[in-house]
Amino acid sequence: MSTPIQPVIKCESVYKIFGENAEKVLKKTDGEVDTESLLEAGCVIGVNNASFDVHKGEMLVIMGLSGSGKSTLLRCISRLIETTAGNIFIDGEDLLGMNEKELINVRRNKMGMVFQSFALLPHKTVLENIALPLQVKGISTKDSMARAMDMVNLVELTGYENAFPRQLSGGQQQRVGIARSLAVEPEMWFLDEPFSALDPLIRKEMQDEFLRLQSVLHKTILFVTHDFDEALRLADRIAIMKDGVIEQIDTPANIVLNPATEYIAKFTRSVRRERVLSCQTIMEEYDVNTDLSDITVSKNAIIDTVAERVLSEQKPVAVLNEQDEIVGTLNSKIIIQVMFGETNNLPINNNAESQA
Ligand SMILES: Nc1ncnc2c1ncn2[C@@H]1O[C@H](COP(=O)(O)OP(=O)(O)OP(=O)(O)O)[C@@H](O)[C@H]1O
Repeated sequence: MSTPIQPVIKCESVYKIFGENAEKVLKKTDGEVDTESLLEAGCVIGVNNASFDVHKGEMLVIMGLSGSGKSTLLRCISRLIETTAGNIFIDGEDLLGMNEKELINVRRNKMGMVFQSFALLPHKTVLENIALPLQVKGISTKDSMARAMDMVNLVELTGYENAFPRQLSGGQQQRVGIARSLAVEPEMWFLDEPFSALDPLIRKEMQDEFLRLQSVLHKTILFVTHDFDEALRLADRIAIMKDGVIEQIDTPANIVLNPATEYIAKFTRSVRRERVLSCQTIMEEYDVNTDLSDITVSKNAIIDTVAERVLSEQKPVAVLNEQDEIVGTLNSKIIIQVMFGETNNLPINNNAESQA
């Protein structure tokens, strides 16, 4: 029997309730949090019974409207605030049981953080800002500056290393924030609305840049956003929060195809499915006797990028995996159904995305 892979982050029934009597009130309710009685006791719910795992190299996007508890959950996991109840494990270690020294160690060596506000020091240059966390770790000025320069190149800010934050655009400042958080080579990367202060075009550019970096770095990521489109673009899985509760946690495709609640369905209704679903989610089983077209598509390709090609073919198109083996087929009827039809008529491979 193979041993199960240990998650990098594990949350078990995490609660964060603000207010003086939080712990007492929570104990009384036996975990079944009732908003009204909490409010009566002068408490506010931040996070209500959150349980999930995040695996190595995975990007979990925490999405929800303002006040839904996203930042509070992220702060619990980085222990910037103390949880009221529950367990959090980082690489199998009990985060909530760590003393101050252990905590500083974990934060400095394992966690990188990026905030919406950029949080750069105005009197330090780009290079000095990026080198700072390395110097805090005790790395020499020479080595930290050399490493900072590598980071400048990584986020494509070469030539701006001696500029001051005020001389940079918002997007460039956030690149510095990203470079600084990556300088210490964190295993986990926590980003709280990193692109929210940027205008839409720059924001899209930064999302692309972020995906490029992740394709190289394979960090374990928690990314907070209130923007559902951003979540769909970036996430391996999305956790959608409402009033402190994770209403659904799943792949973008499964959320779009099978919203768990009416609240989530409201987000998914206007989503163009062909921009979210990949070929493997909707492909049909391959029958060796099928007369296939000469063109092929990759199982991970988004429908939108292959629709025209598949629609122009009379015969079914083979869907290939990374080894160029046929794993299914697509035909124009399915593509038309994705684009214009009802979701419940699709041959959906619900687990295809998570197995990828
Ligand atoms: N320090 C605090 N004291 C009391 N209540 C708080 C505190 N911090 C957050 N809250 C409350 O907890 C709930 C969740 O807040 P949180 O900031 O986590 O939401 P969010 O989803 O990140 O929102 P936003 O997108 O606006 O940042 C809200 O009702 C908020 O008012």
